[in-house]
Amino acid sequence: MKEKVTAIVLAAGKGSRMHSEIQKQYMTLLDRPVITYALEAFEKSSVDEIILVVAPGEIEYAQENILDKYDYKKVSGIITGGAERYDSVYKALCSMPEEGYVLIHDGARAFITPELIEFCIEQVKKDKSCVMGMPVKDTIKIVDEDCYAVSTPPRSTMWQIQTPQCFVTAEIREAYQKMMEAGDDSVTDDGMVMETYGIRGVRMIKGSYENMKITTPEDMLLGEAILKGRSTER
Ligand SMILES: Nc1ccn([C@@H]2O[C@H](COP(=O)(O)OP(=O)(O)OP(=O)(O)O)[C@@H](O)[C@H]2O)c(=O)n1
Ligand SMILES: C[C@](O)(CO)[C@H](O)COP(=O)(O)O
Repeated sequence: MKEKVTAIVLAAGKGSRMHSEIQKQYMTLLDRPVITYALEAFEKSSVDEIILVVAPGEIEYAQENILDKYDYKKVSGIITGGAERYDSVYKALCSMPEEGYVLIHDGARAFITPELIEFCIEQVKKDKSCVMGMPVKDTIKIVDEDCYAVSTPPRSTMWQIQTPQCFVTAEIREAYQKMMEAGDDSVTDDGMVMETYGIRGVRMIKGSYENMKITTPEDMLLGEAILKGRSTER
């Protein structure tokens, strides 16, 4: 029997580093809202369902301006998130049946492609716990509070982390529950929850340097360039 694959698409952040009037997920990138790019990629992939997570008070806005306008057949639920990214993920995990696999994706990573999502699905079925990322290109330094370099870890051991982050639903939900019970507020990605509270190691899978997170204003310009490059490739 085919095991169900659900995508959680996160759009409940404040986007404070964007310094924009409307949250970055609803800003227009080329000709449509940022969040529609990730939703469209998942819609075109073989995931069975998509759960969209928006900020409290924004369900109606997202329903009218995103879901009703763009007709995503796979979006089976829209829920509100929490104060931190991990709260939003935990709420989404608790809202869905504990079956199959889950792909957790930042809605702000607008440049994910259906092909990369298929790769995630293949890999999670094999490895049961995998996180997309890319080897770092720059030298990374550990820095102290006075901005002095403390050490320079070997670059060959470091990857920058992206999403989707992909797991057996029951396993990541249990790991998240343990983290919540421990009151741990230090985690910055789902892989870290699995590494610290879960039952498996996390396998890294290669994404793409284009799969960046729209975070600050210049990312919108980079994003436009990525999208324009894609449309001329066709
Ligand atoms: N409480 C939160 C915080 C973040 N996110 C989502 O997690 C993803 C990654 O977060 P980030 O890009 O850092 O978004 P923000 O938290 O919105 O940005 P900032 O830190 O600049 O406020 C985004 O798609 C964001 O909407 C979420 O669903 N719930
Ligand atoms: C999950 C993530 O996108 C991996 O790079 C990142 O950690 C999210 O960062 P945030 O600042 O917590 O949204």
